[in-house]
Amino acid sequence: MKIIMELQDITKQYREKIVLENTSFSIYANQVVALVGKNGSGKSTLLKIIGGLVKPDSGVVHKYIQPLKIGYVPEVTPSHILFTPEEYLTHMGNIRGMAKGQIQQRIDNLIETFNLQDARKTRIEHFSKGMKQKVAIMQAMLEETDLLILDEPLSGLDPISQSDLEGILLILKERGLSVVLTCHETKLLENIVDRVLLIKDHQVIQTSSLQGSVNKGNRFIFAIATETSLEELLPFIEIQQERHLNSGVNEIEATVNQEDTDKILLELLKRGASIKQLIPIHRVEEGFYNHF
Ligand SMILES: Nc1ncnc2c1ncn2[C@@H]1O[C@H](COP(=O)(O)OP(=O)(O)OP(=O)(O)O)[C@@H](O)[C@H]1O
Repeated sequence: MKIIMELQDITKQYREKIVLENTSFSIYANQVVALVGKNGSGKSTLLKIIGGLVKPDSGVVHKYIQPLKIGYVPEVTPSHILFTPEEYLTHMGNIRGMAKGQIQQRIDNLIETFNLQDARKTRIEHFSKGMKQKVAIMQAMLEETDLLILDEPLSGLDPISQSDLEGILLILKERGLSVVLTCHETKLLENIVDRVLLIKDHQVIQTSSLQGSVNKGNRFIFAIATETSLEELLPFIEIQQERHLNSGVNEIEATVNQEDTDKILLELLKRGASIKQLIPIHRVEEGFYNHF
């Protein structure tokens, strides 16, 4: 799986209030990631750090695509816009310095994808909340986008608009986009979310995939630094995912029985690996739904 962004040892605080403390995780191409956590846990702050709108106090954000084109949609969408979507998006394209032909082509594409053909000539101020949300996302995607960041995209939408938007996000994902979003209406996103990241106690905790299979054992991420090939190093466990990070660390995701983890760690040490971190991947039921 292709990694597009790695956040390493991120810390962020506002005055004395610590929001994120020394936390690390990665974002992969073509995945929809849901960021969950209690109110005030730091979801919006983390989205802004991913989007480059807020700088962490310490830690590094590595981008693995250059340039990584990011579209950011804030939680509050402007509502009293006197323009039609076409006029509004044209202005936005001009402000960004896009070429005229490119703007028109992109607007036509977006209006079709977001199914707003019938509202093309209607002023945005007369739109429903769901339609305004669509315009906000279209605005963020006016230029080619690799990673779309959405802060509470379903918030305040009626069930029909929510499932409409969910369908559009699924289409965007099928076209290769990566999405990171926050949401409270978690059940609604079951169809599209690949991975859930939970913010708890200033840390980002990885949980297993929503659509993934039920695990026999417990899944762990072993973060190790080693010169030896991983197959050679770990012939005795089945590696589900393997990631090579800029920091020189290899992350291995594997399902192992809890009681075997000490044995595996010992074997790794014996084979000369330096273990940087062992991260349990919480099951969906524990890590996701129970936090609401
Ligand atoms: N610009 C800021 N200045 C000071 N404190 C801030 C700022 N932005 C956020 N905070 C504080 O940081 C903490 C995390 O805020 P954040 O908005 O990231 O949380 P959240 O998980 O998105 O919350 P919610 O679910 O309520 O939207 C909160 O205590 C918030 O009050």
